[in-house]
Amino acid sequence: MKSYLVGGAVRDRLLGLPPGDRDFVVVGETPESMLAAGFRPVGRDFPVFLHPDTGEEYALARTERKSAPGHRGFVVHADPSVTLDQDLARRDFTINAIAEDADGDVVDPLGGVRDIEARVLRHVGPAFVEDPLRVLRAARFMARLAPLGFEVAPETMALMRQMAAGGELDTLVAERVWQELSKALSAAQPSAFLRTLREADALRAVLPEVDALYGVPQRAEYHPEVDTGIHQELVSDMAARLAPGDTVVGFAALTHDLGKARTPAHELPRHVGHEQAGLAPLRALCERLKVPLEHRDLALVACREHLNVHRLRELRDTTVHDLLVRCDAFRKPGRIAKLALVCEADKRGRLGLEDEPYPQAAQLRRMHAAALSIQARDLAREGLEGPAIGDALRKARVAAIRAARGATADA
Ligand SMILES: Nc1ccn([C@@H]2O[C@H](COP(=O)(O)OP(=O)(O)OP(=O)(O)O)[C@@H](O)[C@H]2O)c(=O)n1
Ligand SMILES: [Mg+2]
Repeated sequence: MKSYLVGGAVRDRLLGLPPGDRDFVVVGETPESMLAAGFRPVGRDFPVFLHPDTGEEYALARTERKSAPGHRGFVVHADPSVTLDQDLARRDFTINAIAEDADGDVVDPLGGVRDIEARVLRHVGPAFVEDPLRVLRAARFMARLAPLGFEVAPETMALMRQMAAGGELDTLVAERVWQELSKALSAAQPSAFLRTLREADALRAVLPEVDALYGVPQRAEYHPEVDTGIHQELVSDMAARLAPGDTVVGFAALTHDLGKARTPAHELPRHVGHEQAGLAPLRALCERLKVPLEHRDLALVACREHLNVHRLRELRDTTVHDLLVRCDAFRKPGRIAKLALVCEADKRGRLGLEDEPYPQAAQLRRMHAAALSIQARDLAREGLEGPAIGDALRKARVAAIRAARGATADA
C-alpha cells in the first residue's frame, strides 16, 4: 500500500513545531481493499479509514468538485486512479499540501517548502474560494504562525475578501466556527486570528459582537491603547501567555468587555456599567455558536465581575464572600483560578502595562481557598441545624476571608 504523511504533521515538522495528529493519504486503493487490509471506516462524507494498529487516519486520495454553496457542498471523487498530486492540489494552503513518503522523501508539487521558508500562508489554487471555512482556517493558522513571522499572501487575502464580500461566511454552521475559534484561542497569538479576519472584512460576519469593539475609545489613563478592539487583542494574547492552550480562559478574556460596544456615544470614553451591558451580547454569541457550557459560564462570570476583582482590596469581606457565591465558587472551585487569570490578562493586556504586577490574582485565590476550607458538614457536626447552618457557614467563611486578607495584606 502506497501511503504518505500529509498536512499539518509535515508542515509542523518542517517548522520545528511539536507534532500533533498525523494524517495519511493513500493512493491506488479502494474502500474494499482498505477493509480487506483491516482498516476501519470512519468517513461520513469522505473515504477515511483508521489504521488497525495505530488508529491514525488514512484517507483515499480524492478530488472534489463544487456542487452547492457552502462548506459541505462538494462531490467527492475517490478511485484508484486519483494521484497524489491531484489530492494535494485540492487542499487549502501550500504549506498544508506537502507529502512525505515512508522513506522521509518530500513530495511538494505546489511549492509548500518554499512558502514555509518565506513564511507565507498562500492558497493552493482557484478552488480555494469554494470553501468558506478556509477563511477561518487561514485566520486560525495565523494565530499559530504569526509569531513565527508568517503573513497571508496578498493574493490569498484578496480571495478571502472576495469570499467575505459575497456573504459566503454566513453559510458556515456554528460548530465549525466555534471549532476554528477555539483552535485560535489555544494558539500563541489569538489576536492574529482577529486581525486576519478583520483584514478580510470577515470578522463582522462571524463575530459581530467582537468586531463592534473596534473604534470604541476608552480612557487613556487606564487604557493607553485607547481602542477597545486593540485592548481585546492584547488581553487575548496575554491570556494565551498566562494560560497557554486554555480555551476557557481565552474565550472569557476575549469577550469580557463586549458591553463597551453598547455605551451611548455621549458617555464615551467612559463605560459605566459595561459589565452588565456585556451579558446580553455575550449570551447571544454563545447561543449562536453553541459555545460549550464551561466556556460560557466562565465568560459570563468574568464579564460581570472583572471590575470587582480589580477592586478586590477595597471590597469588604462580606462583599468578597458574596462575589464568590455569585461565581458559584463553592460548588465549582476550579472557576476562581481561571477567573483570576482572566482578570490578570485584562489588567496586563494594556499598552505598556504588560509587566505590571497583579496581586489581586493570588489574593483572590487565597481568600477563596480559605473560605472553601469551611464546610457545612463541619458545622453540622457541631450540632447546628437548618437555617442556622447557613448563617454560621456564611459567618465562618467571611471570617476566613478576613484572616486570609490579614495574613497577606499588601504582600
Ligand atoms: N477545509 C479544509 C480542511 C483540511 N484541508 C487539508 O486537510 C489537512 C488536515 O486538516 P486539519 O487536520 O484540519 O488541519 P491541519 O493542517 O492538520 O492542522 P492541525 O495541526 O490544526 O490539525 C490540511 O492540512 C489540509 O491539507 C483542506 O485543504 N481544507
Ligand atoms: Mg491535522
